[in-house]
Amino acid sequence: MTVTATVGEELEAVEPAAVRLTGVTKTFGKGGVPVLDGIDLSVAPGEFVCLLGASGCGKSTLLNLIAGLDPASSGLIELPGKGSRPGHAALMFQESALFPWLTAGRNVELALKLRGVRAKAERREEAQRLLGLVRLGSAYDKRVHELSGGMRQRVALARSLAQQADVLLMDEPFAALDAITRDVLHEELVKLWSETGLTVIFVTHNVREAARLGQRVILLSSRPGRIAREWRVEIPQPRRIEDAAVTDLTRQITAELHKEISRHGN
Ligand SMILES: Nc1ncnc2c1ncn2[C@@H]1O[C@H](COP(=O)(O)OP(=O)(O)OP(=O)(O)O)[C@@H](O)[C@H]1O
Repeated sequence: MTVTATVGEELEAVEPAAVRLTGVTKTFGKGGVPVLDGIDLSVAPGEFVCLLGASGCGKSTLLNLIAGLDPASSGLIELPGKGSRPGHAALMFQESALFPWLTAGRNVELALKLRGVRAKAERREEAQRLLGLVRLGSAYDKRVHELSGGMRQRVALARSLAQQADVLLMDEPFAALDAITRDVLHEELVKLWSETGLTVIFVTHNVREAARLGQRVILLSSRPGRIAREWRVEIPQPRRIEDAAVTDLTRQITAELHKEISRHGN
């Protein structure tokens, strides 16, 4: 196993990127303390990046900026996309945010409709295929209340995939699930990522989850949020959450996280 930690490493502007942030700052309200300050981050196409940091350090804010839900106060956010088409991101949250009056299949179909898939039969077939990808092939006609928390997150993932976004932004998507369901979803997400070449930015509080999933783990400092440290993780996938190398990396990252938290008196 090789884990290399880099601090303040120069980013090569020429490298292809699915997302590129240059000097991004975010301040809420006038004269407030910046939540994010001078974020430079380049995420390569097909990369899986985990974003960690203390509560309130600005992780969700950063995802919202990349998703275009909120404007940056200064700096540049680029999603180059493919060819002449501009890039876009899909965002998935801790809560599945499915429409409860629609079935699982119809929730996915709606995203396809918004993407511009006109033919109803095509939408149905594609929604069925996407639900199959997240191992919910038989749940097409199930209503949201009939689905477990893990199943709802799978539908939400299928709905995100339906958007054919260049980048999948995941904001603590498995935080509300029990450990065993989370473990299964980790395995499935990594499988899906390696099969599809998705670019993923995954926010979590859970250091072990970051060490289990990420090719790169980024630690944000608090007040203001800056990139404090990053680890390139070369532990081969599929990893298991209890692997010695994952445990070892978890320990290293946790020590740094504690330093960050005590530095900011949280
Ligand atoms: N719309 C907003 N208006 C004002 N302040 C905001 C707004 N959104 C976020 N903040 C503030 O920005 C800071 C960062 O919030 P954010 O939710 O991004 O942190 P986080 O790292 O995702 O936290 P957590 O891990 O607890 O989810 C917090 O102090 C929060 O109160």
